[in-house]
Amino acid sequence: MSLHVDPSSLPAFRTEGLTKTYGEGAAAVQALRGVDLVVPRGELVVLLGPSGSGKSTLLNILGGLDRATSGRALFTDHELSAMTDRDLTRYRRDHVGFVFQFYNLMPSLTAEENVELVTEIAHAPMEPAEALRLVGLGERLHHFPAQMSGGEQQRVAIARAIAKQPDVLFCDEPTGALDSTTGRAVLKVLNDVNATLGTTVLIVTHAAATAAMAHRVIHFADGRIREVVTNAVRSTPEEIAW
Ligand SMILES: Nc1ncnc2c1ncn2[C@@H]1O[C@H](COP(=O)(O)OP(=O)(O)OP(=O)(O)O)[C@@H](O)[C@H]1O
Repeated sequence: MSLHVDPSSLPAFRTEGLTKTYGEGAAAVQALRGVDLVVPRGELVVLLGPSGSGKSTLLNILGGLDRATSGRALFTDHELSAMTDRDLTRYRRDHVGFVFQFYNLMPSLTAEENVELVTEIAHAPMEPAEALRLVGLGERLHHFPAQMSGGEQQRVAIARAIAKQPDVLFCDEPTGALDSTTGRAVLKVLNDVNATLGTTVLIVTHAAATAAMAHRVIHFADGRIREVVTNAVRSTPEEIAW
């Protein structure tokens, strides 16, 4: 009998007793107080919770941008908590895409060139033009960020994140700077990426209505998971209002 486990059958993420404390002594802040979590591969997961409840901290640890204080965090069969800095860098480069509230595009580069910045160092990237086509910007390859709306700039940022074909896409407040119509267009792109590419997508948001389009909703409070809800029926991004 083989004890070998096929990594593709494992969840994207598991955490056990994950804690994070920033600072020391009287100034210490306990951002995570024991998080046990499973994120199945291929799901679109929304994390909700009050400001300061630890959502971004969890996202940063799962994304390899920060380290836990104690407990375990695994990406498939790789233990992030045991990786060297060099391994974490490789993990971020090969497996992870990030989308933040502010798009962090280079203003002096076109949409296509902004995506190229990432594909030049990626392992098996898609063509920048193909990534931009997937987010509905196939006609805007040669436009500069200043010539695009906030929602379009965020879609360039998503194209940049998905062009390296990551297993996981982490989105921290991706619609935070957008009005509801534009935000909905961005959510549709994230939903399409999940559905067509099979990318596991984790979204941290204050826009609670976003939860309706998730496979799974994780409610955070005070550094812990308060509740996990799986949606038997998911709304389409077009049905979401906030
Ligand atoms: N680098 C840091 N140094 C010190 N404290 C930090 C740091 N990052 C986060 N914290 C603190 O950890 C706690 C959790 O922060 P975190 O950003 O994870 O919460 P959040 O739920 O994402 O909040 P928000 O919704 O406002 O983004 C907060 O009390 C925050 O002030």
